[in-house]
Amino acid sequence: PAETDSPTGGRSGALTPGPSVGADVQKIDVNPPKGTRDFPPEDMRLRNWLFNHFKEVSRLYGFEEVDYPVLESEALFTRKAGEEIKDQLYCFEDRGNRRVALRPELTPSLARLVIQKGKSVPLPIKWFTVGQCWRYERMTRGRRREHYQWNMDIIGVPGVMAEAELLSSIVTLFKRIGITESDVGFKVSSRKVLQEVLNCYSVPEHLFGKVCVIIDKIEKIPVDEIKKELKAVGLSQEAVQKLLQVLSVKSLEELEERLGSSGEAIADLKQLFSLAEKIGFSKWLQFDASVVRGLAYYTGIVFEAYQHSHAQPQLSHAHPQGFDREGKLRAICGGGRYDHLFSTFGADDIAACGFGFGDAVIVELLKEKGLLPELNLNVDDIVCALDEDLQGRAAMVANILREKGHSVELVLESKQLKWVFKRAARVNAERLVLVGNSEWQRGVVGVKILSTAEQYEIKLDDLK
Ligand SMILES: OCc1cccc(Br)n1
Repeated sequence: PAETDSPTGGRSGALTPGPSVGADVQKIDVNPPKGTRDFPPEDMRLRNWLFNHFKEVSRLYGFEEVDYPVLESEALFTRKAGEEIKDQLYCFEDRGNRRVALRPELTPSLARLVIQKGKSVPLPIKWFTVGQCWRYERMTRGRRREHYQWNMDIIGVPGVMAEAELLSSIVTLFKRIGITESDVGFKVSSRKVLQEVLNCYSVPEHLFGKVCVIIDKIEKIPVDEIKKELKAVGLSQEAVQKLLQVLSVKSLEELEERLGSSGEAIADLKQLFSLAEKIGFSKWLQFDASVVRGLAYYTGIVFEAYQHSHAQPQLSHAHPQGFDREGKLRAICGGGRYDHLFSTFGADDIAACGFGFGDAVIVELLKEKGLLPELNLNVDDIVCALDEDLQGRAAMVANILREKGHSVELVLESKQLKWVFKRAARVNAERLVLVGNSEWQRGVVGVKILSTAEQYEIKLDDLK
C-alpha cells in the first residue's frame, strides 16, 4: 500500500484522469446555488441534533408528524396583503404551464391537507413538521433563499389554552438546548387590539390583513413611512394616530384603560398570562402591543421570541416613539392564531393557531452563547484484515458485530497499521479488531481497546 496514503488529508484512491478531462469539458461550479446551503457531515450532525430536539418536543406534546410537497400551487400563497413573503415568492410555470411555487411557509399546506381530510380527521388536530421553505430574494442583500422551519399547529381549539400549549412547547425546546429566560423572551400581543381600534373607525374588514402587514414593519422603516402606507390603504389621520398610540401601550393595565375591559383582546391576553403563570413559563413572556407579525392571516394572539439585548434599550432615530423593540436580531420564532385562513381557501373556518421556528437564527444564538454541542462521528469498532487474503473474513467479522448492533468501520483496502490507527482516531473507534492468519487458525481475532491500549484475543462466538 502506498506509504503516502493519509486518512486525514491525502487523496488516497484518487483516479487517473478520465477521457473527458482535458477535452472542452467545462468544470462545474462546485458551490450550491446562490442563497442555498450544503450540509457536509459536521453541519449535518448539528442540524440533526437540532431537528431531533424539535421532533422530541413534538412527541412530548403529543403532536403527529406530517409532511407536504416542497412544491405547491402558487395559488396557496397569492394573498393580496402586501406581504414580503408574497413579493419574494419562489414561483414559476412548470412544463404543464401550471403556476407553482417552492413553499415560503408551511401553514397553507397544512390548511390544504386539513381541508382535503375534512371530517375524517377528528379535532383537535395537532400536527408538526420540519420542512425546507424558500424565497427568491434579489441577492443584493446576500441573504439565504432557503431555511428549515419547525412548525407546530393546533386546529379546532378556539381558546387560548392552545396558544399556551404552543408557547410551553417552545419553552421546553429552549430549555433542552440550554437557552434560558435571561437569554430569550417572547413578546406577546393580540391582533384583536388592532381589530378593536379599526372597528371604532369603521375600517372595512378586508383591510385588516393589509394594515397588520404595514404595522409589522414598524421596527424596520421610519414611522412616517408607516403613516403614509396606512393612509394609502384608506385609514383616516385620526385612525392612524389612534393605532400608533395603542401600539405604544406598555402594559396590559394601560391597554385595558384605553380599550376598556369588555373586549376580547384584553380577555384573551389576561387569560393567556394567567395560564402562563399557572403552567410556569410567565417569566418568559412580556406583553408588547407593537407585536403584530408579518403574515396577513393572523387574527388573535401573536407572539415572537427575541434574544434579550443587554445593551441599553435606547430609542432609535427611526422610532422616537419607542417602537424600537429591543434587539436587532430577527425573531427566533413566531406564531399566533389564524381563525379565518380556511375560509380564504373556500372552506368552512376552523379555529387554528401555530408557530414557525427557523433553523438559522437559533444556531447563530447558540454560537454566540457558546452552547453549540460537540458532535463527532463515533463508531464502536474498526475491523482490519492483517493480510490481503483475509479481507473477506474481516468483512464477515464486521457483519457479525453489526448484527449485534455495533457501528463498524471496516478497512476496505490493504493498509499499513499506522494508517489504520490514524483512521481509528478519525472515526473515534472504541476498539480495533484485527483479523490475522495465525489468530484465525486458532479461531480467534485480536482486540485492542484504543483508549487504554488493553489488548486480548477473543473467539468469534464470544464477540459482543
Ligand atoms: O422567514 C422568511 C423566509 C421564508 C423562506 C425562506 C427564508 Br430563508 N426565509
